[in-house]
Amino acid sequence: MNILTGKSITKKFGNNEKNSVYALKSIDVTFEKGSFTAIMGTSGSGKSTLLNMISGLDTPTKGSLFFKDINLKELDDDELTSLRNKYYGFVFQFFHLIPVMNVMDNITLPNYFTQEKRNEHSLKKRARSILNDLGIEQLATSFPSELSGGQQQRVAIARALINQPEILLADEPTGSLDSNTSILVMEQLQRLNSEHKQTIITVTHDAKVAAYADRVLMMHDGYIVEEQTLSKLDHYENKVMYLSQLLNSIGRKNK
Ligand SMILES: Nc1ncnc2c1ncn2[C@@H]1O[C@H](COP(=O)(O)OP(=O)(O)OP(=O)(O)O)[C@@H](O)[C@H]1O
Repeated sequence: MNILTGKSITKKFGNNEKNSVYALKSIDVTFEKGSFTAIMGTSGSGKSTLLNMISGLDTPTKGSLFFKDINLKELDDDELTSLRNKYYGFVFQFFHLIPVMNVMDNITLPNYFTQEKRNEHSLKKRARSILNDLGIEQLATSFPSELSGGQQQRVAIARALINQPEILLADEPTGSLDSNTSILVMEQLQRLNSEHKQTIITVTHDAKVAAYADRVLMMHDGYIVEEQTLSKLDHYENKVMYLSQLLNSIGRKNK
């Protein structure tokens, strides 16, 4: 079942013909429920723009996006906000935790913005269970400044999961982490996908990160130029090598 469908999505920035940029050029794309997709590509290829369209943070100039059978174009701003709060969880490169709140309060905060609020007891129980899943249950009363980058990102993932989102969107989730910590974070995302069937879409320029996904969309100049299923390659190292070569060849071909 497709959880997201994009039909002929075009995004043009700028109004006059001289200065306008087509960040997305009539893209057709689908995401299946329970899938783990990485969007890769050269710099400026349209990865973040595509993510913004998917999440309804920005609207396409042409084309339509469907969350299940809901056409995002038909929603007003309030309806879009409540759809995002209910069905989407977001993880960013910089964790955006609130420094004056401890981990438990950071994680439970998004619940106060949804229509389906949990009571205090059930909310904390869910938060503890997510922290446990992510291996950071001992950090519940710590403050962000007391945590390493990898721990902060795991807290940010926990926060993104508190409302049981149907889709977890991650924009360069390991962009500010060292390579060992990146691996730890990606392993957690992979586990969420395999054990909890969490649908995940991540943007990355890093083959080592994308290799954790089971499908990769390669973008260049506003197009999806390749789509690859990775599960047929068995070893992680083979996936990394394959994706690095693919990214390089796209960069070279289009110079
Ligand atoms: N708000 C904006 N106004 C004008 N142009 C924009 C805007 N946002 C993106 N662009 C342009 O659209 C194109 C795609 O940008 P986008 O940020 O989606 O690429 P990206 O693949 O995420 O790049 P990077 O990997 O460097 O973050 C680029 O040419 C960019 O300059």
